[in-house]
Amino acid sequence: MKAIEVKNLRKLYPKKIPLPFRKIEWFEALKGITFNVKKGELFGLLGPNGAGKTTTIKILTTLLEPTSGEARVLGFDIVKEAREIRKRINLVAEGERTLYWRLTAYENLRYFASIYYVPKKVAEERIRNLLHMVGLWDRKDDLVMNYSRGMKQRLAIAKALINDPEVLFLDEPTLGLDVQSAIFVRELIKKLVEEEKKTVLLTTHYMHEAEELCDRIAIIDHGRIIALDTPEGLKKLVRKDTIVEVRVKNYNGENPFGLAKIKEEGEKVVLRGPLDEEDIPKLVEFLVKNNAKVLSVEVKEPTLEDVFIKLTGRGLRD
Ligand SMILES: Nc1ncnc2c1ncn2[C@@H]1O[C@H](COP(=O)(O)OP(=O)(O)OP(=O)(O)O)[C@@H](O)[C@H]1O
Repeated sequence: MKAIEVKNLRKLYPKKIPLPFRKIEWFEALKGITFNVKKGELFGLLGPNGAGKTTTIKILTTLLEPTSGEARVLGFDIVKEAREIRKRINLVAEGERTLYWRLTAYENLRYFASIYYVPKKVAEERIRNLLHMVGLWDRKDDLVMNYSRGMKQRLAIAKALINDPEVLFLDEPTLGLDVQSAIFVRELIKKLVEEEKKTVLLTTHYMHEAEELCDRIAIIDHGRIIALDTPEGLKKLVRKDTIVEVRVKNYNGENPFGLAKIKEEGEKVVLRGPLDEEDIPKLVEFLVKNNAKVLSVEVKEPTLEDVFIKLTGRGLRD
């Protein structure tokens, strides 16, 4: 049995049209996605803002019903057997907001343990282990309101493990964290899969995070899965390409070579993507003709972002 099975999942959201028109239009956030996650796998959904990652997680965690299609988590149907699923999974989404800031870390975990009917003795030991695992044992009696953002996120992960879930869903687990905290959280996620044998489905728009953590990655864009493979398998799609990164000033937004704008630093723009070697001088000539100032041209190692650029013509942060 697979941990997660998703077949042709679609989700339409109503779009409000302002009065006086009084009609509803529909926005198709998921356009029929299909994928499976094996038990013990660390599976990533990688895509830009608005791609449909959170919608997918909400459906799989039974918070939202799909418009059509099917999905099973641990063999249970997400619509008909939602209660069975809820006992066996947990979710970290916008982690820190789901904690009680006026309680201590310990009190938070005790409270959430009681919600899941974890027997008192089991809960005590589990809370101790979890607080050690997320590195907060020494701060367990501090109010959460005095925690840093990274500490709150670590506690949110501990909270999500309080019912000892078989499958853990993590929606953008390192979003907004400082570098040190993000490293800690990523190490923690690896440990959950390698040592605690959890199945993890995470979403991220950080390609390096997906690459570092995930056994397999589904790249999602505009509600569709456009590629699904191991990080190495995905990178094979661009292995034979020359990846060029160009820093340019006064860019007018045009290049006929399909490079994506991946960064903007004031007046300076970084363009990146696969390009034939003989097209490099042609690109520079085109940019200069269009009054841009080319600051540097470099050939780079291919990354997952290049796969995304190759498939969509856009960068992940567009
Ligand atoms: N409740 C809603 N009503 C209407 N449209 C919605 C609703 N929730 C999401 N959407 C739209 O559906 C699309 C997918 O949103 P979703 O939150 O799943 O994307 P995402 O990949 O998680 O992106 P982000 O990282 O920005 O959250 C977006 O265009 C979003 O505006």
